[in-house]
Amino acid sequence: MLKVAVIGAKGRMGTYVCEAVEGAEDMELVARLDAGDDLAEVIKTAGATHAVDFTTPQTAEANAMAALGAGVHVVVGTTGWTEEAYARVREAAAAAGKSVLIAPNFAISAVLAMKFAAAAAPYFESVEVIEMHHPDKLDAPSGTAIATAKGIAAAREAAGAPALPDNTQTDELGTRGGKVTGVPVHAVRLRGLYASEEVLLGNPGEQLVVRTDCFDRVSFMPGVLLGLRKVADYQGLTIGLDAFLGL
Ligand SMILES: NC(=O)C1=CN([C@@H]2O[C@H](COP(=O)(O)OP(=O)(O)OC[C@H]3O[C@@H](n4cnc5c(N)ncnc54)[C@H](O)[C@@H]3O)[C@@H](O)[C@H]2O)C=CC1
Ligand SMILES: O=C(O)C1=N[C@H](C(=O)O)C[C@H](O)C1
Repeated sequence: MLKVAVIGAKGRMGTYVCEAVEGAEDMELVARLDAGDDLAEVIKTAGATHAVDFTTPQTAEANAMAALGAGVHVVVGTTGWTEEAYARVREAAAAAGKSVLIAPNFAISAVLAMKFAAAAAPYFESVEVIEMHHPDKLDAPSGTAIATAKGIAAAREAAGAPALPDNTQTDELGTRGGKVTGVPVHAVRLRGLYASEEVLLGNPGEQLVVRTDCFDRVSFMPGVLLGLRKVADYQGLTIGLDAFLGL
């Protein structure tokens, strides 16, 4: 039986995660944590084996460190990570002998969209990413869009694809998007949306669109539960759910 502590339990995602863990036959929800709680103390006292973090880009690293310090495996959905923060968590996980999964997106449609976009990217001259989210989101671009752009850039580099064509001479307002590893990323914040992403891939006379839409937070729950079930099987830090899906 996995004994799970949920960090950010009062939040939009945390509420769903608590419900999903409570509904899983092989899991027990042993702690609901939120801002102001002594994470390490509560996690230890509750006898947790695993912690899940859905909080804020400003707090996720410290929370993961506290959970590792309390001796549990950690699954993180919070976005806004830097390469330096990944490196610090990788080191801390190794020192603690525990495993950490940090996944920018737990929805199968989004994980596959990232894979499909990377597979297609070397075959097209142009690629741009448009992510579209609810306006209460704290970070831009989304963690998914950053991971998508990195995957596209890595695939193009491995295939020896040339730089993306762009003859823009002036862009004082930054309307050509932010460049993530050279790939333009555009962030839309619109009331009524939840979480969508489009990858536009263009060649002379043709276009491919890879699109994922999450309409409800329930879409992330199978991935979160899978992450909890598998995280201990993967030593150290894993980034992205794709490894756990055999992709
Ligand atoms: N990986 C994925 O599939 C997904 C990731 N996310 C990410 O999850 C994060 C949370 O998103 P939402 O639930 O929409 O945000 P939210 O704002 O609804 O919830 C965040 C919760 O964290 C709590 N919190 C803040 N600081 C804390 C601390 N130091 N310790 C413990 N709790 C603390 C807040 O009080 C709040 O209850 C965001 O970074 C978002 O991008 C969201 C959806 C899916
Ligand atoms: O904040 C959100 O809501 C979401 N955040 C994640 C991200 O930044 O990619 C995943 C999903 O898009 C929902």
